[in-house]
Amino acid sequence: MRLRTPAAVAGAVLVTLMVVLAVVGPPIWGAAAEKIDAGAILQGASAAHPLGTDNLGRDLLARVLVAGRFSLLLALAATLFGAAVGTVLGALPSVLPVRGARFVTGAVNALVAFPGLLLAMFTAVVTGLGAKGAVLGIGVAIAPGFARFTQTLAATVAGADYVAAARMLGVPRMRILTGHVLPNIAEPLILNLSQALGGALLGLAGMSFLGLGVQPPAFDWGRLLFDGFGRIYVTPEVALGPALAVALAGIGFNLLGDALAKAASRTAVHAREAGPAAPPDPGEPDPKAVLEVKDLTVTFPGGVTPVRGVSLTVGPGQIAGLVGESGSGKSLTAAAIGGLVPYPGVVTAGRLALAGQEISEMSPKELGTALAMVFQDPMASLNPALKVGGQLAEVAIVHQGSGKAEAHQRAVDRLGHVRLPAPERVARRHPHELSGGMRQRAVIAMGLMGTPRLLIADEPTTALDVTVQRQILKLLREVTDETGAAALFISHDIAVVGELCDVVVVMYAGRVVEHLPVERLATGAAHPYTRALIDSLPDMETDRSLPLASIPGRQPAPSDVGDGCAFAARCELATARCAGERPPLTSYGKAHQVACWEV
Ligand SMILES: Nc1ncnc2c1ncn2[C@@H]1O[C@H](COP(=O)(O)OP(=O)(O)OP(=O)(O)O)[C@@H](O)[C@H]1O
Repeated sequence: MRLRTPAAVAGAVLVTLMVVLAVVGPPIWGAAAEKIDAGAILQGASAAHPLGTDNLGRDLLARVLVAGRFSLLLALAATLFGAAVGTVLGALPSVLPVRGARFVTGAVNALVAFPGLLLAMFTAVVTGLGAKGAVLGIGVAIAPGFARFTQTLAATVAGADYVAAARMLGVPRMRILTGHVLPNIAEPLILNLSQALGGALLGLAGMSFLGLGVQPPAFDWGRLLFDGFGRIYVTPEVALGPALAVALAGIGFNLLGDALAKAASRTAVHAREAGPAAPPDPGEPDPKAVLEVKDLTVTFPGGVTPVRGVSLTVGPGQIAGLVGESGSGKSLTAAAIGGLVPYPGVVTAGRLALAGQEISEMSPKELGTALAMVFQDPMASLNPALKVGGQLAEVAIVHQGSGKAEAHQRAVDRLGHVRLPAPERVARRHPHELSGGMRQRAVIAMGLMGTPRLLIADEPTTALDVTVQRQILKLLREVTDETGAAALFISHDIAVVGELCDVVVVMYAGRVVEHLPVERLATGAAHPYTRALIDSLPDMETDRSLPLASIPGRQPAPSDVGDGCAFAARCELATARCAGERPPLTSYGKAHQVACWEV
């Protein structure tokens, strides 16, 4: 988290001061704040009373300093009350039946549209004037905002694959809410509390100022402001103290909350996107293997194991193509390498190492600098609200601690490096102003803000048209040649893999069934599944009037894979042994391995 911006520091300092004041204020100045002095009634500022005195001659500076504790406690109570009510209201639609959910959502929308101060005043009048009424009033005014925020957050999580999986497995709604949704939105909700606290403080002061809040003899900053207001034209300093205290505390909590929220969202984004850096170091212990994966397994609850004992090695400058039909476990293999397997997936591996270092022992920052990921949809990888140059620069600022100007310069340089014309201009554009191919180049440039050791490209050209696809593939090759980075290229298109990659790893139902050098792909592929994939490709002699060839049958779902060869049911060569006993991946010539009993 980057919390060293001037605004964040100012917020932290102000909040610390307020907390210290709340702790030490009453014991130190309590007596002075209550001391009645008939000889010093309604005075203006003087050396003895810097903020003047009130109608009983009590020192106003001491009263402002003492009122801090009560003001902050009331604000805290109002915020917690509002947040609790709001979170429950916001989460309810996820567990209620459709009609109930609609009703609650409608009610929240109506309350959000209702002016907060009116809501607070109404509640305070109904519940009784005084501190309790003011706290309930401000709490009720805060709650709709929290409810809306919770709903929005819950909606983003509700679309996640792990929530869908839990639903499919029949997990009760309440358990989904408490086990899957709330834990994943807790962080932003808690961060929002700090900002809400600032708002509550101002709101409570407003209530007291309107005479609806704290009643004498109790006093908070709002009450002092209310008392001082009548004298503002004669001795303005009597209102100045409480006004300044409210303003500083409100600003402090807002600045701190804002900084915390920004820092948290930044960490979250980078944990997901993964980034660049770490130049290739010739002195590495094992320069031959940039990526080593041994016995990688990904399991989900309910006996779903989409990745089963995958092993592969990729060397520097090498592009390994991971190919297989949809659902064979390619993306989850990549996700496991990047530490992105969604909860509740469990990843186990004999070895999962990047540039000789176990990935599980790498910090998110280390992994982010050694690994770059390029996904199918470049628009989803780029924040539509930010300019391209700013997004790239942010990677350098966060991961390498670069200054703003330096990071921006590097962003422009990287955009030029991926052959984007006029990179200065591209940097100033938003993602929607670029074409699909340009966006994918920008995403690759983002991965190159440092010098990554491994580039994972998951179907990076599927969303692009054919000519642009070729350009992006060419760029990937250039990038790995120039930087020495290894690449894992994921595709369901064996023709593209054959064109781009150095080695081909064929996956079927979560397992590697063949691992071979690309030169052998066209004529030397041995596994019946690899051969079937190649045979299903159209060539110049294919009769275009006939439907395209496809492999008959379907790949088994991750939960239905039996003991034998998963491809047996679709294989022309299958024997009884294939159905009952799984063939291990064994050597089949130089750098070539196959898992088949019949080759
Ligand atoms: N979060 C999850 N929970 C449960 N099962 C999952 C989850 N994510 C993926 N799977 C299952 O894992 C299997 C492999 O998925 P994966 O996305 O790795 O396949 P893929 O080979 O990349 O396919 P595609 O080319 O369609 O992306 C699929 O059958 C999918 O249903």
